[in-house]
Amino acid sequence: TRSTRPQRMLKAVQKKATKGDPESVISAIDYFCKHSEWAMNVGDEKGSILDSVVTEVNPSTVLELGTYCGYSTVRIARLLSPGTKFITLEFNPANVTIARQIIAYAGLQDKVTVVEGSSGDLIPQMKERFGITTFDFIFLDHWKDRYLPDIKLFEECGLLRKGSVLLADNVICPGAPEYLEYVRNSPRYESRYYPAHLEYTKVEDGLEKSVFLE
Ligand SMILES: C[C@H](C[C@H]1O[C@@H](n2cnc3c(N)ncnc32)[C@H](O)[C@@H]1O)NC(=O)c1cc(-c2ccc(F)cc2)cc(O)c1O
Ligand SMILES: [Mg+2]
Repeated sequence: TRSTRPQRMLKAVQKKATKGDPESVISAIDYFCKHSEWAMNVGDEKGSILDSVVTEVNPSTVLELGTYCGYSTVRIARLLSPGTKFITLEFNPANVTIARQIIAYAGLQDKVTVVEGSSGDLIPQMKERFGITTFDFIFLDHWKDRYLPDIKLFEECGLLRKGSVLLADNVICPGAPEYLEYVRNSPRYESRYYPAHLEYTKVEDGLEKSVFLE
């Protein structure tokens, strides 16, 4: 049967990238998406903004929602200090399988735990299962209509501390209007928009960075 796009992306990484070299894995995926098949990775333009925010925060605990194939997982993991706790959640098992292989090819398998499941089920388990008290940095890149319910879940579960940084992808395209309205109008967050484009296109998109103030 025909291969899937994530499988073809993994093949491109194995063919083009150097094992153990995260930069070459990132470049191989971006090349694949620009010259072979578009895929919903955060991409190079928004990826550079992601890099700068991760570097600025220098987090000790990180959560990513929506691993997909692990492109942003590799981007984040390559910047983390030793001993940082990094968890990424993905509910499609086929994507989990590809992501784990791409992360391992980059040599970053010891920096991050890929957990299969849905954010709604897993977020309340973060403390008991992973010994996390609060997250310093959260990257939201899963179903766009889950951004708002999940940020409320973070608050309810006490997973945010003063200064926790949330960075959300795709707030324009496909869009997360209810989430934007919430973080921009809530007195509990200081929010800022980073304009960019939908990965590998000229379509307008951007990232929203929200700092928890409570
Ligand atoms: C949602 C996907 C990313 C992954 O997230 C996992 N997922 C979901 N909900 C949950 C959960 N609740 N818990 C854990 N994992 C979860 C899923 O299985 C996907 O693998 N991302 C997108 O759909 C996405 C789409 C576009 C896009 C833009 C313009 C177009 F014309 C078409 C598509 C761009 C992007 O930049 C995206 O990020
Ligand atoms: Mg995205």
